[in-house]
Amino acid sequence: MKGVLLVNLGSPDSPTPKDVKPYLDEFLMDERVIDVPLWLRNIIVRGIILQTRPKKSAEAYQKIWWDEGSPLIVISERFQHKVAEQLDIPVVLGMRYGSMSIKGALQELRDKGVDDVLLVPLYPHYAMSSYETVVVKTMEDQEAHFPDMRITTLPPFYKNKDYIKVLADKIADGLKDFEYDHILFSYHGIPERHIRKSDPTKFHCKINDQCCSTNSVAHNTCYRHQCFDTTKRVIQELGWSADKMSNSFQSRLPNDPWLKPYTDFELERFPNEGIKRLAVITPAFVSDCLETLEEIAMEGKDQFLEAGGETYKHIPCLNDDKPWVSVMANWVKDWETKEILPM
Ligand SMILES: C=CC1=C(C)c2cc3[nH]c(cc4nc(cc5[nH]c(cc1n2)c(C)c5CCC(=O)O)C(CCC(=O)O)=C4C)c(C)c3C=C
Ligand SMILES: [Fe+2]
Ligand SMILES: [Fe+2]
Repeated sequence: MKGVLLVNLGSPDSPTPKDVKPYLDEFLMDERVIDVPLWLRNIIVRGIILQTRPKKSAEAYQKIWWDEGSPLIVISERFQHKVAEQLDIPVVLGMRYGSMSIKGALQELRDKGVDDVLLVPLYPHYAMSSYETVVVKTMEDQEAHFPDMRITTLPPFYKNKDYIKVLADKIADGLKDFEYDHILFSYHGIPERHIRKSDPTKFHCKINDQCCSTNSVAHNTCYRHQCFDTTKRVIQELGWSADKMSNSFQSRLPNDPWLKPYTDFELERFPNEGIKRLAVITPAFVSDCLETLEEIAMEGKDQFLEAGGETYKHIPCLNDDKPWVSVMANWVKDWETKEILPM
């Protein structure tokens, strides 16, 4: 019997340093997130980052936490239930980090009689720290605990036409009543090193002006290319002028070079360049979360206004919007009936 496993990143159990610390520990000790040898990761994560970050992160989580819990978890659950309503097969939800484990979700599927699973990492783009780690962890859990289960994985869907359409519609809808000078596509950042590591050719990704628009097999795993391509396709779909749109990358840790331009630098720069009315969209996330609700909708807004901006709007993620739910349900139906997966 077939079934679906949706996987998102996860959140701490509560917005307190006590619960944020073990969550960040699991997240940052992932070798695909802080990709250095274990001894060094221990020093960087446990000896440095976890000494101060849990308190700071907990304060940020407190600003966005809902009565029902973490927005990322609550929205993912709503999405799961709505997708399930459109299908005749079980749909379960797991998180890469934190309490709602992937193993527990696979067990839930097994208990419902499922032995043929469609794994859906809830990320439009490929990154070793997001998409890849979900796939690797799910395969490890499957091999160790559910060896008779078959798992098929949905590829990154950043260029799927139905996904692009719902994203473009969301932007058009969000900007109906908002006069803007510019739209910023702010994607979650990753260290530049991760781009090179994920390049199977080992020479294509130079992280310059040309590489991401020069055809290459490397783009199957190039987060930077996939982000730029999403923006390009959305602009084409909207039929709007590309002059008023640009890309940036948010949320970085210190020391390494991360993908540029950095969102916070752009927010400070824009008002000086005459951009006073700004809309920001965050397409690396399908559900709103700390990084969109706090970093972009709150901190980003303050930064832009303090730098001289006048009006600012964060367009929410696709969340549990009906058109997005239907797109996902249709992808599952294609897999169920024709073994076709979207690209
Ligand atoms: C697009 C998906 C994501 C990628 C790629 C990604 C890479 C990445 N993230 C960190 C460090 C942190 N990220 C944090 C929060 C966070 N990250 C994502 C998604 C991606 N991260 C989401 C959805 C969230 C929000 C989770 C929520 O509960 O709402 C955090 C925790 C918060 C904080 O302290 O700022 C950290 C830390 C690294 C190092 C990395 C790639 C190397
Ligand atoms: Fe992150
Ligand atoms: Fe590139």
